[in-house]
Amino acid sequence: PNMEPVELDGSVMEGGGQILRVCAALSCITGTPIRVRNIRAGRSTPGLRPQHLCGLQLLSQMTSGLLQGSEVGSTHITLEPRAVGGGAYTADTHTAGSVCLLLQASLPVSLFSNQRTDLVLKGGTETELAPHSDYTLKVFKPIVEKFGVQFDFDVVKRGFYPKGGGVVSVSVQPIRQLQPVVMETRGGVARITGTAFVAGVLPIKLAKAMSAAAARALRAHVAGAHVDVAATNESQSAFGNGSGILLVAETTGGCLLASSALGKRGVSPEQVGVAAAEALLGNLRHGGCVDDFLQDQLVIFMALASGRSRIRTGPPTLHTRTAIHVAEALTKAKFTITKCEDASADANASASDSYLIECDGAGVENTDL
Ligand SMILES: Nc1ncnc2c1ncn2[C@@H]1O[C@H](COP(=O)(O)OP(=O)(O)OP(=O)(O)O)[C@@H](O)[C@H]1O
Repeated sequence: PNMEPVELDGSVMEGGGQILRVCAALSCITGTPIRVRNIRAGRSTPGLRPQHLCGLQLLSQMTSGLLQGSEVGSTHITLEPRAVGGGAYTADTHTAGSVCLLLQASLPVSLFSNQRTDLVLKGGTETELAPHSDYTLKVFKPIVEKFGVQFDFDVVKRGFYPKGGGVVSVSVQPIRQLQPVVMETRGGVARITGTAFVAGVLPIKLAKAMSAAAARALRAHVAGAHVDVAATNESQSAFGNGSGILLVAETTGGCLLASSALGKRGVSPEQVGVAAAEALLGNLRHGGCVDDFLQDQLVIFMALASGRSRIRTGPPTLHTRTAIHVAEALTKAKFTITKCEDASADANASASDSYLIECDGAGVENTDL
C-alpha cells in the first residue's frame, strides 16, 4: 500500500511478452506495484496483444489488484496487486493467444495463494512461438514439480491459429515455499517418444507422414535409443483444423528435452517432422539438462526457491537472460552463468557448449499458508 511502483522498461533485452509475464507474476507474489513502459516496443505490432492483456487481467483478478493501461495496443501499464486469492478463475484470449503463456504468468502466482486455485484458460493450445499444451504437460510439468510445485493440467479441447477455441483446465495447490533444484548430469538418451496429431478436416495420413519422417531422422542420429513416435487424430477434442508434432527425449540422468513443430500450408508433413527432429537433435548436442525453451521457463521458479539451484543448460538464450534480469530487479535472487569446462563430467554428451546457471533463490514464503 502506497509503495512506489518499481519501474521497468519493457523494450530491453528480449523486449517481448515474456518480460511482462515474469515481472507481473513477481509483482503479484512479492506485493510490489510495477509500472512497465515501452511494452513490446520493437515488435511489428507494439504494445499488449490479447494474450498479454488477458494474462495481466487474470493476475489482477487473482490479486484483487488495480491494473491501468489494460487495452490491446497499450505500451504502458501499472499493476498494483493486493493479496493473492485462490478460488476459480476463467481467462479467455478470444483469439489463438496461447493458453500455455497464460499459465506461465498465473501458475507461479497461484502457488502463493491461501487455497487451491482452479483456472480455465481459453485460446490456442498448440501455437507457434509458445509451448504446446503437450509440452506443458509432458516436459514443463514434471520438471517444475521438482521445485515442489503440484498442479493438474488437463487439455479439454485443442485450439489452433487463427481461430483459437482451445480450453485447458488447471488446478494448482498452494505451497509454503519452493525447494531449489539441481540438474547437472544429463546422461545418455534413453528413449525418444513423440506424438504427431491432426485435428478437424485434416487426414490422419498427414500425422503418419510427420511421425515417420521424424522417427527416421532421429534414428539416423541417436544410436541405441528407443524411438517411438505415434500418430493420432485429435478431432474429438479439438476446435478447428490443425496438425503438429511434439518429440520428447528422456535421458539416463532423468532429464526431459523436447521440440515441436506445427503443420503449415505449403510445408509438407515430412518437412514438419524433420524440422522437429532436427530441433531436438540440436538440443541434445549441447549436453545441457534442459532444452532452449525450458531454460527460460525455469528462471522464475529458481528465483523464488529457498536455496541454491544449479541447472546445466546449452548456451543461455536471450529469453533466459531477460527473465534473470527481471527476477533480479524484483526479488533478492542472484544468478550466475558459467561456461562448463569439464568435458569429462558427462561422457555421453559433448559438454563443449554447456553452461551452469546457478541461482541463490530469494526464498519467498507464502505467509498465508
Ligand atoms: N516450441 C516451443 N516449445 C516450448 N516453449 C516454447 C516454444 N516456443 C516458445 N516457447 C516459450 O514461449 C515463451 C515465448 O515468450 P515470448 O516473450 O517470445 O512470447 P510472446 O508473449 O508471444 O511475446 P512476443 O510476441 O513479444 O515475443 C518463452 O517462454 C519460450 O520459451
